[in-house]
Amino acid sequence: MAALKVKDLCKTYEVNKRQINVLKNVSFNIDDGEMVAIMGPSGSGKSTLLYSVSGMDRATAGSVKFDNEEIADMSEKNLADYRLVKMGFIFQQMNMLKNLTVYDNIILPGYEAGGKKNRKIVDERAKELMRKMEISEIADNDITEISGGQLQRACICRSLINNPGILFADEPTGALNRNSSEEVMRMMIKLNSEGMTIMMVTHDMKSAAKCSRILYIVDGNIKGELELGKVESPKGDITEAEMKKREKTVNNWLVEMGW
Ligand SMILES: Nc1ncnc2c1ncn2[C@@H]1O[C@H](COP(=O)(O)OP(=O)(O)OP(=O)(O)O)[C@@H](O)[C@H]1O
Repeated sequence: MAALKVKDLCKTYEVNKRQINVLKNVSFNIDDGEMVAIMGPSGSGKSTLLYSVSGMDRATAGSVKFDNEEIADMSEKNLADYRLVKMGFIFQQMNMLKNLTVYDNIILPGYEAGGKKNRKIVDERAKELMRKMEISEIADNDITEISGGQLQRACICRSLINNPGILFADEPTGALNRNSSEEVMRMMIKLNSEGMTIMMVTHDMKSAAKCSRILYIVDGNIKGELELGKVESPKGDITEAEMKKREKTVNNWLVEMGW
């Protein structure tokens, strides 16, 4: 079943009284449990698409339905409440609060959404997520005292604290070194194997090769898509042989796309 249905999405910016059409009637679906990468040249509209689809920014025209609810029609307040509990976000620049511990950063959106009554549930969920993301031992660290990979895994925990139905990620490995990127992608595969739906913008071919499908955007339109099939791996690991095969397929396709 399609978790996300995007139809004829347009986004126009006005700069110096000039209209710039960044998204031009983009349509696609993402099914429940898919992990979809958005790739394309710089400036092609990838981040704009992610922000318009997730309601972080308003589209100019078109429809975005998540679980059959139209996001475009929601008021600002309803959309903000909806996003807080239904959607998780992770970014390249990790925006954690510097004066709080890792744990406190993770629970914050949970407390915000659940009020005082549900704090015990939020605490339990935070602990479970930290175990899953393999960062339990750094719960009490200040966020300046952990590695980039650990910080991004903490951001994943925070994004999932309200048990959202979809995770949006804007270049989640963009600021990380190779090892930390691998760590973060292993966690994404783990989550996706458990059923989390993920839409992720990436420039990284290796990260995209771990997704179930890739959409390639050029100049505000989807130029092509590649179905790779899901990596089913509860621990998030993937054999070297399978990875090589997937990367070769992606590489050949990207050349075709003009990457
Ligand atoms: N707030 C804005 N106002 C005006 N133009 C914008 C705005 N945000 C983005 N753009 C323009 O929209 C186009 C697409 O930008 P976007 O960031 O979506 O591209 P991208 O594919 O994510 O690029 P990159 O890979 O470099 O991050 C660019 O030409 C950009 O300059």
